[in-house]
Parts: sequence; C-alpha cells; structure tokens
Amino acid sequence: MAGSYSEEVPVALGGKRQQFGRRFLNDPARVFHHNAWDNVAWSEEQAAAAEKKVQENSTQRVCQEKQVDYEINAHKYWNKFYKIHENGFFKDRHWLFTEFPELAPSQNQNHSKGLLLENKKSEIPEPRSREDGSGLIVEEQHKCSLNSLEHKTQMSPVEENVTQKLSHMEICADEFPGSLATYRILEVGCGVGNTVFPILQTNNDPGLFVYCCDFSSIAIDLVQTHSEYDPSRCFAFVHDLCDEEKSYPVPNDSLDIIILIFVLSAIVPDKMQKVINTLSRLLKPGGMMLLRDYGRYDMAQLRFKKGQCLSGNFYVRGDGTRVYFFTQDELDTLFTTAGLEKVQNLVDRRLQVNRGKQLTMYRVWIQCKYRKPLLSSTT
Ligand SMILES: C[S@@+](CC[C@H](N)C(=O)[O-])C[C@H]1O[C@@H](n2cnc3c(N)ncnc32)[C@H](O)[C@@H]1O
Repeated sequence: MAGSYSEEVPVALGGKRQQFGRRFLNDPARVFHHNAWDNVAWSEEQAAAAEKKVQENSTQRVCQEKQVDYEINAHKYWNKFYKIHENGFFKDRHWLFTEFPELAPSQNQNHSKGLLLENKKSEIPEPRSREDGSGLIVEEQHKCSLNSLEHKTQMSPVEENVTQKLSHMEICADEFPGSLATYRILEVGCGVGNTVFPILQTNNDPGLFVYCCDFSSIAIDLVQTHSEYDPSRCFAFVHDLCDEEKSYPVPNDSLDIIILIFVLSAIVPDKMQKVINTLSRLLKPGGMMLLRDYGRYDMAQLRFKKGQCLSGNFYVRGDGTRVYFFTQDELDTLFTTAGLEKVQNLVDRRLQVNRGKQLTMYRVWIQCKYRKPLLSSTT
C-alpha cells in the first residue's frame, strides 16, 4: 500500500538532497502539460484499486511444472530476450549519477593520474576523501601502506616472515583481474552494459576497475564486443547469481561498490537472501550495495493478467522472464540480514504521461543504498 511504505522522500525534500527530480503536479488539470511528474502522492482510492488489481491477477497461479521450467531455464529465457532485443532495452540512465554519485565519486577531485597503477610497489598515493564517508577506508589503507613501507626499511626475523607471507598474499591477490585497482565496482545482472559503459565513460579515476556479470552469455558477448569494452578497465563474465558452487573472480572484502539495477527482481524470492549474503561478503568494510528495482504496485505489476502469477508479487512475462515487486521493508530485511546498514531506502513514485494518447502511468521504483560496517560480521 502506498501508505504502508516508510516514506523518506519528504525528508529528502526537506532540505538535504532532492531525490528523483523536481517537477511536482500541484494542479491536476496540468497533468498533460509534461511527460512526467515526480514524487506523486497516491490517494487512498488509488492504492485500494491497485491492491484489488493485484489480488485479481494473483488468484490463478502458474502450474508447478512451468514454474520449474522458468527456474531451471531462466538464463535461456534471458538469452532469448537479448537475441531479440540486443542492446535496445533498458537504456534510460539519465538518473544514474544523480542518484548514485558513488559510481563516479572522484570526478571533482584532483587525482594524480595513474599514480597507484604505475607505481604500486614503490610509491604511496595521497589518501582520498569521499563525500559518503567511505574515504575513511582509503585513509586506513594509506596508513597500512605507509606502515608496510616502514617495515621494509628495518625488519626483524619475525617481521621478515610476516612480510614474506604478505608478499605471497600480494602475488595471489595480483592474480585476479583488476587487482591493482583502487576503486572496484561490480555490477551484477549487467545485461548489455547500459550502466557499465556510462560508468567507464564518466568515472575517469585511473584506479577504477569495473566488473560486470550476467547469466545470459548473449548479454555478456554484447558487452565484450562493445566498441568501448576495455579489458584494462573492465572484466565482463558469465555468472549465475544463484549458483552457490561458483565463486566470483574477486576475493572477499575487495569491492567498493556492488550495483543491482532491476536484477534482484528477476530472481526467485526464496533465493534472494543467499544472493545478497554472498554479495555482501565481497564488499570491503565501508563498501556499498546500490539497488534500484521495481516497487509494489508499479504499473508493470498492475498490468499482469490472471495466470501469470508465480507466487505473491512474483510474475512471469510473456517471454518467460520473471519479475518481483518489492516493498521497502522487504529490501531492508534482505540487506540488514546480510549484515549491511541502511544509508538510503527510498520509494520513487513517478507519474509518466503519454500526452499523445492522453494516458497516465504510475511507476513505483525503490532505491536503496546499504553499507557494510567497518567492523563487520556478515553472514
Ligand atoms: C531487467 S534486466 C536488467 C539488466 C541491467 N541491469 C540493466 O539495467 O540494463 C535483468 C538482468 O538480470 C539478469 N539476471 C537475471 N537473473 C540472473 C541470475 N540469476 N544471475 C545473473 N544474472 C541474472 C538477466 O539476464 C538480465 O540481464
């Protein structure tokens, strides 16, 4: 229900940072004057009508045999999707850096270009500070690096032993792609790279490395053959988020940011928690998980017909791909159970307007940022 969300948008409007744009529909008569209105309040009647539609379209569930097929062949349905649409879908990313400035945190800061990458073993870069406070970690790393330099000048036998062990660890660490990077971002369920390529274009931090994965090999092929795919800055790989046997190509505690954009909703609800737990382990202490996904009663949910419902708020589209519609509380539980702390959990209610056809479409998206504590005990 619209009213059951713990609304944080008004807080954001109250002076800190404006979320999701500034065009408000104060006069309903002006609805067709623009293509979209931000932070639209839902009336009680509208919320009740949405609830009724969901009850109606959820009465008849997809049979068990088909449900199993959608689960075990999920990657095949997405492969089919990308075979048909290639990179023609999910392109609208105008909100990416305004909503997630963490994806390009250093754009206004003075970096000495490539310092760490070029001189990793001999020089120590200046610590950076970040708006979101995660600069603290970088400063800690800086201190550690300085300490290890001091160790190199006068070492006891015990220290030498430790140093040998450390340098062995360094060699192991060097074996993963992007191991020399200072800012590591992983996008899971990246599709054809509609987020990855804007990040690579916009974030010119020489220490940046972007990992991205999807279980659709066709999508990953499209990323890898993209003209802007640069293996020295990016590593795209096929990976099923639900496959617990398969590990990620990065160590635990190594990522600054993990992005999930309209991907958690594509996963069967009873596997979501394990996915978030696993991803959470990959984050550095202080690292953040960023999510944008479908919210409960989004227009797309209300449009489903009877017979497309798999389980509560989980549906299958005509092409065999699946989608879940979240509440803020559900997402909060998923992230906090994985040991992360809430930084942001907002609902974005937008009214999109087709002025030609005089149609109104109520969109509901949820946006979350959750941070791994500096002293963490992740599951
Ligand atoms: C709605 S699309 C979003 C794609 C991309 N994040 C974007 O915004 O353009 C969902 C993506 O999640 C991927 N996906 C779904 N389930 C997955 C899983 N279990 N493991 C990895 N990727 C998955 C699909 O292949 C698809 O590319």
